[in-house]
Amino acid sequence: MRARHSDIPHRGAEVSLVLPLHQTCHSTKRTGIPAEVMDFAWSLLRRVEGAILEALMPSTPLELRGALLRRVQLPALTGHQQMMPSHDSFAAHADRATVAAYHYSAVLYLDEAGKDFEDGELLFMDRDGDLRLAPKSGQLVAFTSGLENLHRVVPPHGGPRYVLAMWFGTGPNGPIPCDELTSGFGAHVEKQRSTSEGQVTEIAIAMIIAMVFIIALAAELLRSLCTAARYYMQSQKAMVKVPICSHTSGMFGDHKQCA
Ligand SMILES: O=C(O)CCC(=O)C(=O)O
Ligand SMILES: [Fe+2]
Repeated sequence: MRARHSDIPHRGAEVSLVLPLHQTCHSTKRTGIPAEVMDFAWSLLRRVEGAILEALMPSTPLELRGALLRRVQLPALTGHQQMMPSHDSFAAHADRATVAAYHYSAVLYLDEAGKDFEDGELLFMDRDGDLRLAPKSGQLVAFTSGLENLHRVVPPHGGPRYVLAMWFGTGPNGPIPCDELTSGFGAHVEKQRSTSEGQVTEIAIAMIIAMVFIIALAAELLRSLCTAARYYMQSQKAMVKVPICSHTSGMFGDHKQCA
């Protein structure tokens, strides 16, 4: 695996090596991953789900919401598989803050600290101090994805570090659409994209409301102008000089005097 990927140029430290695995996305046609690999990955995910259920005992069933085989390597390389440099696990983060639908995180280590690479521990920044876990091949670390589990990866040196990261959710969210499940990162990008699409929608709605206001204002202005004009015309009418005559009767007879 290393030989195959070492000649692919990469940009940052983290590289996504496979496409996502998800119930509705579990198709070779969609991912291009051979069926037997998908089946193996799927059974592995089921076992991880079972381990989380046993160890953390969530009150509702779990649903896979993201899975990512990831290589972390320093110095950083460049390439199309590279994740965004700003989205690296070296920075302290909570997975649920990145993707709200992630409630449980699990990381399966595929190689060993001190043997395949140096450093590279998973570091939980707990309230009462840091908890530093050195990756061991075949070890699974599972934790709730909220801010209670703020964590980061200590940059590894001397060799790539491989992990299978998985995220599960509980509750009424329902499955994330396959398109949004490119990876944890992909889901994040999708979220950002839908946010900016949402912003475009908001701007469009604001513009429509503004236009309605402008039209209403123009109509009101027109109505006022018409009223003023009618008034003006009425007052013009009032200004028309009407001869006013006064009638007087006296000893010299009736007298009519007009102004
Ligand atoms: O690689 C690890 O040990 C943890 C990775 C991680 O924190 C993540 O993918 O969100
Ligand atoms: Fe994480």
